[in-house]
Amino acid sequence: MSRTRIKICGLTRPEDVLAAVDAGADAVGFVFYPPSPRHVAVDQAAALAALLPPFVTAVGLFVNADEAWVRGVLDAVPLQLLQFHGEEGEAECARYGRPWIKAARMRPGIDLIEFSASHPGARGILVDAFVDGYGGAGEVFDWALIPRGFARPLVLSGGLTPDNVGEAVRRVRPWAVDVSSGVESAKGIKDARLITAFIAGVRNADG
Ligand SMILES: O=C(O)c1ccccc1NCC(=O)[C@H](O)[C@H](O)COP(=O)(O)O
Repeated sequence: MSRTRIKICGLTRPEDVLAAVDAGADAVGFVFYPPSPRHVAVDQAAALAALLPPFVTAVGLFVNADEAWVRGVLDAVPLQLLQFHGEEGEAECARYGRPWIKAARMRPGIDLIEFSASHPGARGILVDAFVDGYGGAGEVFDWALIPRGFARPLVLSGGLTPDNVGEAVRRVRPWAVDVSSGVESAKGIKDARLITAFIAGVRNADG
């Protein structure tokens, strides 16, 4: 079994980017969604992305964003992967010509197979709790909503913490995990010790 990939999302400070990289994160996420407390300005994100060494992926998170605005972000920030976290359809996700993942907002009644089929071009499906404000709320959803043997790369998120990520990895066996609130001391402020503990929890579960 391959190792579970790890993304640390909602970074706003250079020291947090460096802490995520030092701890062994595979990807870091920048939130381009002005209502979020983790929103980063374009020049701020460009400076943060410039700190990344090779083979650590810079992910840009968008929520129902205006096309011209996204294009402006892409002109200024070297993002290797886009994460669409709103109600974006397939064509909206595909129009930038960059690899992307699509977030499914999980709540009772969702059919993840059907959702996945409606986003055939996504490199993977991220599952997060259905919450007001779209995400980053630190809420866990019922992992039983994920069909067994889900056939595409699955990014598990929503309320993961250093304490529960091991159980999450053992039960769901996702391609990757994604965390924001669970490694924070305050919204948008990461805690290096929590990042290290989170990654250790994943690696222990990987076996
Ligand atoms: O982080 C935000 O503020 C945010 C705003 C709007 C949409 C999504 C947002 N975050 C999503 C994520 O950072 C990830 O999916 C994350 O792993 C889930 O967040 P959390 O439950 O806080 O770990």
